[in-house]
Amino acid sequence: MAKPSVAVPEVVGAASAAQAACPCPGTTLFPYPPPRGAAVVRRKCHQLLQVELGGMGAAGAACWGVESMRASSPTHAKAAAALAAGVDREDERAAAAWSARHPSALGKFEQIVAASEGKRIVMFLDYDGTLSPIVDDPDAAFMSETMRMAVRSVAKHFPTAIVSGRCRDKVFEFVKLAELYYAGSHGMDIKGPAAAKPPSSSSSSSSRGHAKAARNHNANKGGGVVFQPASEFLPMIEEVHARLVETTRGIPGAMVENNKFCVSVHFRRVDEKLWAELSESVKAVLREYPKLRLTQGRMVLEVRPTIKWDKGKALEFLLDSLGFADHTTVLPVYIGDDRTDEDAFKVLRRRGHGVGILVSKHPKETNASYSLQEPAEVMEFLLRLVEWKRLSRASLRLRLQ
Ligand SMILES: O=P(O)(O)OC[C@H]1O[C@H](O[C@H]2O[C@H](CO)[C@@H](O)[C@H](O)[C@H]2O)[C@H](O)[C@@H](O)[C@@H]1O
Repeated sequence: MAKPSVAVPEVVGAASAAQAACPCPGTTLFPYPPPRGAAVVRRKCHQLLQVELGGMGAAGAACWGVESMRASSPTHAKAAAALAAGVDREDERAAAAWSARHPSALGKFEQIVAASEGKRIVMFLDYDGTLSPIVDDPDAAFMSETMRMAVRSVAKHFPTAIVSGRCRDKVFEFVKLAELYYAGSHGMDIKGPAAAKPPSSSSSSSSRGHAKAARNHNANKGGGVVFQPASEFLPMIEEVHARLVETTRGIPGAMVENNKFCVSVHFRRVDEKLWAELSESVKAVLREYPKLRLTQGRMVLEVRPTIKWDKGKALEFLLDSLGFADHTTVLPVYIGDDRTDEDAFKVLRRRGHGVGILVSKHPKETNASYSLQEPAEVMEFLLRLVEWKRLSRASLRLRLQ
Protein backbone atom coordinates (compact mmCIF):
# COMPACT_ATOMS: atom_id res chain seq x y z
CA MET A 1 0.00 0.00 0.00
CA ALA A 2 1.41 3.38 -1.01
CA LYS A 3 2.34 5.83 1.73
CA PRO A 4 0.71 9.25 1.65
CA SER A 5 2.88 11.58 -0.43
CA VAL A 6 3.58 14.17 2.22
CA ALA A 7 2.05 15.80 5.26
CA VAL A 8 0.58 19.07 4.02
CA PRO A 9 -0.19 21.68 6.71
CA GLU A 10 -3.59 23.29 6.18
CA VAL A 11 -3.72 26.93 5.07
CA VAL A 12 -5.89 28.61 7.68
CA GLY A 13 -5.81 31.70 9.86
CA ALA A 14 -4.77 35.00 8.40
CA ALA A 15 -5.47 33.90 4.87
CA SER A 16 -8.94 32.72 5.68
CA ALA A 17 -9.66 35.95 7.50
CA ALA A 18 -8.57 37.92 4.50
CA GLN A 19 -10.56 35.83 2.10
CA ALA A 20 -13.66 36.08 4.25
CA ALA A 21 -13.36 39.84 4.21
CA CYS A 22 -12.88 40.03 0.47
CA PRO A 23 -15.85 40.42 -1.83
CA CYS A 24 -14.49 38.31 -4.68
CA PRO A 25 -15.07 34.60 -4.18
CA GLY A 26 -12.01 32.50 -4.81
CA THR A 27 -9.67 35.46 -4.69
CA THR A 28 -6.23 34.49 -3.48
CA LEU A 29 -4.06 37.16 -1.95
CA PHE A 30 -0.33 37.41 -2.23
CA PRO A 31 0.63 40.65 -0.58
CA TYR A 32 4.01 42.30 -0.63
CA PRO A 33 5.08 43.28 1.92
CA PRO A 34 3.32 40.45 3.69
CA PRO A 35 0.69 41.38 6.24
CA ARG A 36 1.68 40.45 9.76
CA GLY A 37 -1.75 39.60 11.14
CA ALA A 38 -5.34 38.99 10.20
CA ALA A 39 -6.34 42.57 11.07
CA VAL A 40 -3.67 43.93 8.79
CA VAL A 41 -4.74 41.52 6.10
CA ARG A 42 -8.32 42.83 6.34
CA ARG A 43 -7.17 46.46 6.14
CA LYS A 44 -5.12 45.64 3.08
CA CYS A 45 -7.91 43.73 1.41
CA HIS A 46 -8.90 46.39 -1.08
CA GLN A 47 -5.33 47.01 -2.11
CA LEU A 48 -4.65 43.32 -2.49
CA LEU A 49 -7.74 42.74 -4.52
CA GLN A 50 -6.43 45.35 -6.88
CA VAL A 51 -3.23 43.35 -7.19
CA GLU A 52 -5.13 40.23 -8.09
CA LEU A 53 -7.41 42.00 -10.55
CA GLY A 54 -4.38 42.02 -12.80
CA GLY A 55 -5.22 38.38 -13.48
CA MET A 56 -8.70 39.17 -14.78
CA GLY A 57 -7.77 40.34 -18.25
CA ALA A 58 -7.23 43.75 -19.75
CA ALA A 59 -10.66 44.97 -18.64
CA GLY A 60 -10.05 43.92 -15.05
CA ALA A 61 -6.60 45.41 -15.19
CA ALA A 62 -8.14 48.84 -15.57
CA CYS A 63 -9.13 48.61 -11.88
CA TRP A 64 -5.70 48.30 -10.40
CA GLY A 65 -2.81 50.65 -10.32
CA VAL A 66 -0.09 52.19 -8.25
CA GLU A 67 -1.14 50.65 -4.92
CA SER A 68 -0.72 47.14 -6.24
CA MET A 69 2.55 48.09 -7.91
CA ARG A 70 3.75 49.51 -4.60
CA ALA A 71 2.85 46.26 -2.88
CA SER A 72 4.54 44.04 -5.41
CA SER A 73 7.92 43.34 -3.87
CA PRO A 74 9.37 43.05 -0.39
CA THR A 75 12.59 44.44 -1.76
CA HIS A 76 10.89 47.77 -2.39
CA ALA A 77 12.64 50.35 -0.23
CA LYS A 78 9.53 51.47 1.65
CA ALA A 79 8.44 47.94 2.31
CA ALA A 80 11.89 47.09 3.62
CA ALA A 81 11.81 50.15 5.88
CA ALA A 82 8.39 49.16 7.18
CA LEU A 83 9.65 45.68 7.91
CA ALA A 84 12.72 47.05 9.66
CA ALA A 85 10.59 49.43 11.73
CA GLY A 86 9.83 46.86 14.37
CA VAL A 87 7.66 43.87 15.03
CA ASP A 88 4.88 43.99 17.60
CA ARG A 89 3.41 41.05 19.50
CA GLU A 90 0.61 40.50 17.05
CA ASP A 91 3.15 40.48 14.24
CA GLU A 92 5.27 37.94 16.06
CA ARG A 93 2.29 35.67 16.72
CA ALA A 94 1.19 35.89 13.09
CA ALA A 95 4.71 35.14 11.89
CA ALA A 96 4.96 32.14 14.22
CA ALA A 97 1.57 30.85 13.05
CA TRP A 98 2.68 31.23 9.45
CA SER A 99 5.91 29.34 10.12
CA ALA A 100 3.92 26.56 11.75
CA ARG A 101 1.74 26.27 8.66
CA HIS A 102 4.70 26.55 6.26
CA PRO A 103 7.67 25.15 8.16
CA SER A 104 11.20 25.32 6.84
CA ALA A 105 11.91 22.63 4.26
CA LEU A 106 15.37 22.34 5.85
CA GLY A 107 13.92 21.87 9.33
CA LYS A 108 11.46 19.28 7.98
CA PHE A 109 13.92 17.65 5.64
CA GLU A 110 13.46 14.19 7.16
CA GLN A 111 9.67 14.45 6.78
CA ILE A 112 10.04 15.39 3.12
CA VAL A 113 12.41 12.57 2.24
CA ALA A 114 10.29 10.10 4.23
CA ALA A 115 7.38 11.02 1.96
CA SER A 116 9.52 10.05 -1.02
CA GLU A 117 10.15 6.52 0.23
CA GLY A 118 9.70 4.10 -2.66
CA LYS A 119 9.15 7.00 -5.02
CA ARG A 120 11.18 8.91 -7.54
CA ILE A 121 11.59 12.60 -6.76
CA VAL A 122 11.02 14.87 -9.75
CA MET A 123 12.34 18.37 -9.17
CA PHE A 124 10.78 21.62 -10.47
CA LEU A 125 12.67 24.88 -9.91
CA ASP A 126 11.66 28.45 -10.59
CA TYR A 127 14.55 30.72 -11.63
CA ASP A 128 14.39 34.38 -10.48
CA GLY A 129 14.27 34.69 -6.71
CA THR A 130 14.73 30.92 -6.33
CA LEU A 131 18.01 30.03 -8.03
CA SER A 132 19.22 33.61 -8.41
CA PRO A 133 18.75 36.54 -6.07
CA ILE A 134 16.44 39.36 -7.14
CA VAL A 135 18.51 42.21 -8.61
CA ASP A 136 17.64 45.56 -10.18
CA ASP A 137 18.73 44.65 -13.69
CA PRO A 138 16.84 41.63 -15.09
CA ASP A 139 19.70 41.02 -17.54
CA ALA A 140 22.12 40.65 -14.65
CA ALA A 141 20.22 38.02 -12.65
CA PHE A 142 23.09 35.57 -12.81
CA MET A 143 23.18 32.30 -10.99
CA SER A 144 26.24 31.56 -8.91
CA GLU A 145 28.58 28.79 -9.99
CA THR A 146 27.95 26.97 -6.70
CA MET A 147 24.20 27.06 -7.33
CA ARG A 148 24.79 25.73 -10.85
CA MET A 149 26.82 22.86 -9.42
CA ALA A 150 24.06 22.11 -6.92
CA VAL A 151 21.42 22.01 -9.66
CA ARG A 152 23.68 19.86 -11.81
CA SER A 153 24.12 17.39 -8.94
CA VAL A 154 20.39 17.31 -8.29
CA ALA A 155 19.73 16.60 -11.96
CA LYS A 156 22.11 13.64 -11.84
CA HIS A 157 19.84 11.98 -9.30
CA PHE A 158 16.38 13.32 -10.11
CA PRO A 159 14.70 14.47 -13.33
CA THR A 160 14.82 18.27 -13.03
CA ALA A 161 12.92 21.08 -14.76
CA ILE A 162 13.32 24.86 -14.65
CA VAL A 163 9.94 26.60 -14.80
CA SER A 164 10.30 30.33 -15.44
CA GLY A 165 8.45 33.44 -16.58
CA ARG A 166 11.45 34.21 -18.73
CA CYS A 167 11.93 33.36 -22.37
CA ARG A 168 13.22 29.77 -22.48
CA ASP A 169 16.43 30.66 -24.34
CA LYS A 170 17.19 33.42 -21.86
CA VAL A 171 16.74 31.22 -18.81
CA PHE A 172 18.89 28.57 -20.49
CA GLU A 173 21.61 31.20 -20.99
CA PHE A 174 21.55 31.80 -17.25
CA VAL A 175 21.35 28.16 -16.11
CA LYS A 176 23.51 26.62 -18.86
CA LEU A 177 22.67 23.00 -18.03
CA ALA A 178 21.69 20.97 -21.08
CA GLU A 179 20.50 18.01 -19.05
CA LEU A 180 17.42 19.79 -17.66
CA TYR A 181 13.87 20.34 -18.89
CA TYR A 182 13.00 23.99 -19.43
CA ALA A 183 9.55 25.55 -19.31
CA GLY A 184 9.90 29.23 -20.28
CA SER A 185 7.27 31.98 -20.72
CA HIS A 186 5.40 30.86 -17.58
CA GLY A 187 5.25 27.31 -18.91
CA MET A 188 4.12 28.22 -22.44
CA ASP A 189 7.38 27.03 -23.98
CA ILE A 190 8.49 23.59 -22.84
CA LYS A 191 11.53 21.68 -24.01
CA GLY A 192 13.30 18.64 -22.67
CA PRO A 193 16.93 17.64 -22.93
CA ALA A 194 17.93 15.98 -26.19
CA ALA A 195 18.39 12.65 -24.47
CA ALA A 196 15.09 12.88 -22.59
CA LYS A 197 12.71 10.01 -22.37
CA PRO A 198 10.08 10.44 -25.12
CA PRO A 199 6.62 11.39 -23.84
CA SER A 200 4.62 8.35 -22.80
CA SER A 201 0.87 7.91 -23.16
CA SER A 202 0.11 7.47 -19.48
CA SER A 203 -3.47 6.53 -18.73
CA SER A 204 -3.94 8.53 -15.52
CA SER A 205 -6.99 10.80 -15.41
CA SER A 206 -4.86 13.93 -15.40
CA SER A 207 -3.00 12.62 -18.41
CA ARG A 208 -6.27 12.19 -20.21
CA GLY A 209 -7.02 15.79 -19.32
CA HIS A 210 -3.89 16.76 -21.20
CA ALA A 211 -4.45 14.44 -24.11
CA LYS A 212 -5.37 17.26 -26.47
CA ALA A 213 -2.39 19.32 -25.40
CA ALA A 214 -0.09 16.36 -25.66
CA ARG A 215 -1.19 15.71 -29.23
CA ASN A 216 0.25 19.09 -30.14
CA HIS A 217 3.74 18.43 -28.94
CA ASN A 218 6.54 17.23 -31.14
CA ALA A 219 9.37 14.93 -30.41
CA ASN A 220 12.83 16.43 -30.64
CA LYS A 221 15.38 14.75 -32.83
CA GLY A 222 16.88 13.25 -29.70
CA GLY A 223 13.53 12.29 -28.21
CA GLY A 224 12.96 15.29 -25.91
CA VAL A 225 9.57 16.89 -25.55
CA VAL A 226 8.71 20.27 -27.11
CA PHE A 227 5.39 21.95 -26.37
CA GLN A 228 4.24 25.50 -27.14
CA PRO A 229 0.52 25.91 -26.40
CA ALA A 230 0.52 29.65 -27.20
CA SER A 231 2.36 29.54 -30.53
CA GLU A 232 -0.50 31.30 -32.35
CA PHE A 233 0.13 34.36 -30.12
CA LEU A 234 3.71 34.81 -31.29
CA PRO A 235 3.01 37.60 -33.86
CA MET A 236 0.70 39.39 -31.43
CA ILE A 237 3.29 39.28 -28.64
CA GLU A 238 5.95 40.62 -31.04
CA GLU A 239 3.63 43.49 -31.97
CA VAL A 240 2.70 44.29 -28.38
CA HIS A 241 6.33 44.16 -27.32
CA ALA A 242 7.21 46.77 -29.94
CA ARG A 243 4.23 48.92 -28.91
CA LEU A 244 5.17 48.73 -25.23
CA VAL A 245 8.81 49.63 -25.94
CA GLU A 246 7.57 52.65 -27.86
CA THR A 247 4.98 53.75 -25.35
CA THR A 248 7.27 53.45 -22.30
CA ARG A 249 10.29 55.01 -23.99
CA GLY A 250 9.83 58.32 -22.18
CA ILE A 251 9.65 56.78 -18.71
CA PRO A 252 13.14 56.63 -17.21
CA GLY A 253 14.02 53.20 -15.80
CA ALA A 254 11.14 51.35 -17.47
CA MET A 255 12.29 48.20 -19.18
CA VAL A 256 10.30 45.98 -21.51
CA GLU A 257 11.47 42.38 -21.77
CA ASN A 258 10.37 40.11 -24.60
CA ASN A 259 9.78 36.70 -23.09
CA LYS A 260 8.62 35.21 -26.42
CA PHE A 261 5.07 34.18 -25.43
CA CYS A 262 4.67 36.97 -22.88
CA VAL A 263 6.12 40.41 -22.19
CA SER A 264 7.42 41.82 -18.91
CA VAL A 265 7.29 45.55 -18.18
CA HIS A 266 9.69 46.18 -15.29
CA PHE A 267 9.22 49.13 -12.95
CA ARG A 268 11.82 48.31 -10.28
CA ARG A 269 14.01 51.18 -11.53
CA VAL A 270 11.20 53.61 -12.26
CA ASP A 271 10.57 56.53 -9.90
CA GLU A 272 7.43 55.78 -7.93
CA LYS A 273 5.94 59.10 -9.06
CA LEU A 274 5.85 57.69 -12.59
CA TRP A 275 4.26 54.33 -11.79
CA ALA A 276 0.72 55.56 -12.49
CA GLU A 277 1.81 56.88 -15.87
CA LEU A 278 3.58 53.62 -16.68
CA SER A 279 0.65 51.45 -15.71
CA GLU A 280 -1.74 53.69 -17.66
CA SER A 281 0.44 53.41 -20.77
CA VAL A 282 0.53 49.63 -20.54
CA LYS A 283 -3.20 49.38 -19.98
CA ALA A 284 -3.90 51.73 -22.89
CA VAL A 285 -1.99 49.42 -25.24
CA LEU A 286 -3.66 46.32 -23.84
CA ARG A 287 -7.16 47.68 -24.39
CA GLU A 288 -6.53 47.04 -28.09
CA TYR A 289 -5.62 43.40 -27.41
CA PRO A 290 -8.51 41.65 -25.67
CA LYS A 291 -6.79 38.30 -26.17
CA LEU A 292 -4.00 39.36 -23.85
CA ARG A 293 -4.19 39.77 -20.09
CA LEU A 294 -2.16 41.59 -17.49
CA THR A 295 -0.80 40.06 -14.29
CA GLN A 296 1.76 41.30 -11.83
CA GLY A 297 4.93 39.78 -10.43
CA ARG A 298 7.73 41.25 -8.35
CA MET A 299 7.95 44.85 -9.56
CA VAL A 300 6.90 43.73 -12.99
CA LEU A 301 3.74 43.93 -15.09
CA GLU A 302 3.31 40.80 -17.14
CA VAL A 303 1.41 40.66 -20.40
CA ARG A 304 0.35 37.23 -21.55
CA PRO A 305 -2.20 35.36 -23.65
CA THR A 306 -5.60 34.69 -22.12
CA ILE A 307 -5.22 30.94 -22.71
CA LYS A 308 -5.65 28.77 -19.66
CA TRP A 309 -2.03 27.86 -19.33
CA ASP A 310 0.29 28.63 -16.45
CA LYS A 311 3.11 27.10 -14.43
CA GLY A 312 0.64 24.67 -12.85
CA LYS A 313 -0.44 23.37 -16.24
CA ALA A 314 3.20 23.12 -17.28
CA LEU A 315 3.95 21.07 -14.17
CA GLU A 316 1.05 18.71 -14.92
CA PHE A 317 2.02 18.51 -18.56
CA LEU A 318 5.59 17.54 -17.74
CA LEU A 319 4.52 14.99 -15.16
CA ASP A 320 1.97 13.43 -17.49
CA SER A 321 3.89 13.47 -20.74
CA LEU A 322 7.11 12.20 -19.24
CA GLY A 323 5.44 9.31 -17.47
CA PHE A 324 5.72 10.78 -13.95
CA ALA A 325 2.01 11.10 -13.22
CA ASP A 326 1.70 8.04 -10.98
CA HIS A 327 1.64 9.31 -7.40
CA THR A 328 2.49 5.87 -6.06
CA THR A 329 5.89 5.95 -7.75
CA VAL A 330 6.73 9.66 -8.13
CA LEU A 331 7.00 12.61 -5.75
CA PRO A 332 7.11 16.04 -7.45
CA VAL A 333 8.93 18.77 -5.52
CA TYR A 334 8.32 22.35 -6.70
CA ILE A 335 10.33 25.33 -5.38
CA GLY A 336 9.39 28.91 -6.30
CA ASP A 337 9.08 32.42 -4.92
CA ASP A 338 6.55 34.29 -7.01
CA ARG A 339 2.82 34.62 -7.45
CA THR A 340 3.01 32.67 -10.71
CA ASP A 341 4.48 29.70 -8.81
CA GLU A 342 1.27 29.54 -6.80
CA ASP A 343 -0.43 27.93 -9.82
CA ALA A 344 1.99 25.03 -9.46
CA PHE A 345 1.59 24.84 -5.67
CA LYS A 346 -2.19 24.72 -6.18
CA VAL A 347 -1.83 21.79 -8.58
CA LEU A 348 0.19 19.82 -6.03
CA ARG A 349 -2.33 20.63 -3.32
CA ARG A 350 -5.26 19.63 -5.52
CA ARG A 351 -3.58 16.37 -6.51
CA GLY A 352 -2.82 15.79 -2.82
CA HIS A 353 0.56 14.70 -3.95
CA GLY A 354 3.91 16.42 -3.99
CA VAL A 355 5.84 19.02 -2.05
CA GLY A 356 5.42 22.76 -2.67
CA ILE A 357 8.15 24.98 -1.20
CA LEU A 358 7.80 28.77 -1.17
CA VAL A 359 10.96 30.88 -1.15
CA SER A 360 10.24 33.93 0.99
CA LYS A 361 11.82 35.72 3.90
CA HIS A 362 8.43 36.95 5.06
CA PRO A 363 5.03 35.43 5.79
CA LYS A 364 3.03 35.50 2.61
CA GLU A 365 -0.22 33.91 1.51
CA THR A 366 0.66 30.68 -0.27
CA ASN A 367 -0.48 27.24 -1.33
CA ALA A 368 2.98 25.83 -0.68
CA SER A 369 3.43 23.49 2.27
CA TYR A 370 6.97 24.40 3.25
CA SER A 371 9.21 27.43 3.02
CA LEU A 372 12.82 28.42 2.46
CA GLN A 373 14.02 31.94 3.07
CA GLU A 374 16.23 32.69 0.09
CA PRO A 375 18.22 31.16 -2.77
CA ALA A 376 21.08 30.27 -0.38
CA GLU A 377 18.66 28.02 1.53
CA VAL A 378 17.39 26.56 -1.74
CA MET A 379 20.96 25.57 -2.53
CA GLU A 380 21.39 24.01 0.91
CA PHE A 381 18.18 22.04 0.44
CA LEU A 382 19.28 20.79 -2.99
CA LEU A 383 22.68 19.73 -1.66
CA ARG A 384 21.05 17.89 1.26
CA LEU A 385 18.82 16.03 -1.17
CA VAL A 386 21.85 14.98 -3.19
CA GLU A 387 23.69 13.84 -0.08
CA TRP A 388 20.65 11.95 1.20
CA LYS A 389 20.31 10.19 -2.16
CA ARG A 390 24.01 9.32 -2.22
CA LEU A 391 23.87 7.86 1.28
CA SER A 392 20.69 5.90 0.65
CA ARG A 393 22.18 4.42 -2.52
CA ALA A 394 25.36 3.47 -0.63
CA SER A 395 23.37 1.83 2.15
CA LEU A 396 21.27 -0.08 -0.39
CA ARG A 397 24.46 -1.35 -2.06
CA LEU A 398 25.75 -2.52 1.32
CA ARG A 399 22.51 -4.36 2.05
CA LEU A 400 22.65 -6.08 -1.33
CA GLN A 401 26.22 -7.34 -0.83
O1 LIG B 1 9.28 32.81 -13.06
P1 LIG B 1 10.57 33.50 -12.79
O2 LIG B 1 11.76 32.75 -13.29
O3 LIG B 1 10.70 33.86 -11.33
O4 LIG B 1 10.47 34.85 -13.62
C1 LIG B 1 9.62 35.93 -13.21
C2 LIG B 1 10.18 37.22 -13.73
O5 LIG B 1 11.56 37.20 -13.35
C3 LIG B 1 12.38 38.28 -13.79
O6 LIG B 1 12.01 39.46 -13.10
C4 LIG B 1 12.25 39.39 -11.70
O7 LIG B 1 13.65 39.23 -11.47
C5 LIG B 1 14.47 40.36 -11.91
C6 LIG B 1 15.93 40.01 -11.65
O8 LIG B 1 16.17 39.69 -10.33
C7 LIG B 1 14.02 41.63 -11.15
O9 LIG B 1 14.77 42.74 -11.60
C8 LIG B 1 12.53 41.87 -11.42
O10 LIG B 1 12.07 42.97 -10.66
C9 LIG B 1 11.71 40.62 -11.03
O11 LIG B 1 10.33 40.80 -11.38
C10 LIG B 1 12.26 38.44 -15.29
O12 LIG B 1 13.02 39.54 -15.70
C11 LIG B 1 10.81 38.55 -15.74
O13 LIG B 1 10.74 38.60 -17.14
C12 LIG B 1 10.09 37.30 -15.25
O14 LIG B 1 8.72 37.36 -15.65
